[in-house]
Amino acid sequence: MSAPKTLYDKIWDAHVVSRDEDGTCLLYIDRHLVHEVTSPQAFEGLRMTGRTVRKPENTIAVPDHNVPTTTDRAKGIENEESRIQVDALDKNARDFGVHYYPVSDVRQGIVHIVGPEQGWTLPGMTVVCGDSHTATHGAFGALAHGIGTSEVEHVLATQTLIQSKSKNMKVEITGKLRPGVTAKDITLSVIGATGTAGGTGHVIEYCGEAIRSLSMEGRMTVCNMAIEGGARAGLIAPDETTFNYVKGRAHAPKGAQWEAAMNWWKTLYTDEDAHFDKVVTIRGEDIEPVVTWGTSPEDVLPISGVVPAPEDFKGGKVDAAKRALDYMGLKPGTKLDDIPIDVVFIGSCTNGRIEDLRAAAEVLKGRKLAPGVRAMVVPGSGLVRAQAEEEGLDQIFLDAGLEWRMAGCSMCLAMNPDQLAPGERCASTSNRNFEGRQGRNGRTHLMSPAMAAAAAVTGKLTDVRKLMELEEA
Ligand SMILES: CC(C)[C@H](C(=O)O)[C@@H](O)C(=O)O
Ligand code: SF4
Repeated sequence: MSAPKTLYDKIWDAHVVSRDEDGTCLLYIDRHLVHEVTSPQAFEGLRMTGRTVRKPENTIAVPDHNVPTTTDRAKGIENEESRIQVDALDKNARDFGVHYYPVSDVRQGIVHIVGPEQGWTLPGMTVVCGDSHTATHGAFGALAHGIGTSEVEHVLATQTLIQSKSKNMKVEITGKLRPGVTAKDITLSVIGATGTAGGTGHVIEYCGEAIRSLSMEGRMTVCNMAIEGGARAGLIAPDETTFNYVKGRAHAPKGAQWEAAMNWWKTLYTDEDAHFDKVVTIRGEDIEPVVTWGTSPEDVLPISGVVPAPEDFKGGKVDAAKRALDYMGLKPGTKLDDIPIDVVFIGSCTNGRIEDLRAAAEVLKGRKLAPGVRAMVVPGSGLVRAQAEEEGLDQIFLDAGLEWRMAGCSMCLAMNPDQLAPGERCASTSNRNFEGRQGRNGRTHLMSPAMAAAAAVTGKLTDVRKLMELEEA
């Protein structure tokens, strides 16, 4: 009998084309997702050397980072650098004949939302993109990670990637989640426990009852932030939830091909006794709705807590905490739910899917945006937007006083017109709270869509369980 394997081992082994003596491998890549920021030089490299895209049928391009999210965006992009990148993607996608969803196409959206939505992302695949949050696709039991622009060129030209294998890490979330606790709270709490370097050198497999109970969308939220925990990628073994999500999607296999695919997908789990180099276990019942207070995703605490003091930390982290508190304009000991906010952003590849918008709408229904707060809801794709409108969610947001936008990365990062003004403080459903991430000198607090919606109503960081009178608040 062969040695027991982890899910990561199985996907890896199935994609090795060749192996060097030092263990470096050439991996076959099933899907290559491309956006406007990290691809122009890669396509240019092909053009200059007279090469073509090896598998245009497995290459999917969509503009997302730089596109405006106002309804008049067809008028064009004002920022020159952004316009050049989006125009380059348009030309490259057409010249090289890859699948392409321009802003005029209802299927356009954030690349990590479009891939799964269109059935490009499937269990057991290798999926790469010149973007760190490619980890999102690991929710399907696909080995998915970000690559640099020179690697984008390599994958375009050869459909392969030179890689060294990472170690195996298991993150188990046992039991059930309490009311008001979501996938975002899981993934932030894991980073709070392990730190942003906790996963360095590893591929994380998330497992346990609380993970199994999540929808595909929740699983994508969890895997999306694997990279913020330092991991190369995050994975969740596929199961009925996965197969039901995938079935019938535009580019999912059909008929006999579906049957063949299912036979392989059903083998995609970690064998009993397989070895993990690192194991972290968290009780689902212990997870609370959380918010970040600092400038790193690991600066996270339950909403019932207070802003920490630098002395609460050890070693080099003392200075980091001082700087973070200074940047965030926060005093130690302040109750987290006393922190007022100026802006609310609901969207991004972490939380821009339909279930996220439903969760926010549930909180906002019949309520109003707090005076003086501006808030926007940005669906992750045109199809998410259409679905939300069919369900009347847009009307709930508009009635409450929030803006209802077109699909894109938007205020997740300051590469398009949706930005914080200096000093503004934002309750955000995105994944990074670095200095200036949402605009120069802007301040970001990361949280779930329900928590961001609660903050929109009260004008301060808020325990959604109290607002919604959920038990255990
Ligand atoms: C612009 C892009 C390269 C970047 C990434 O790799 O993640 C962005 O998507 C982000 O979230 O910071
Ligand atoms: S939504 Fe944010 S995290 Fe996701 S790809 Fe866009 S910029 Fe990166």
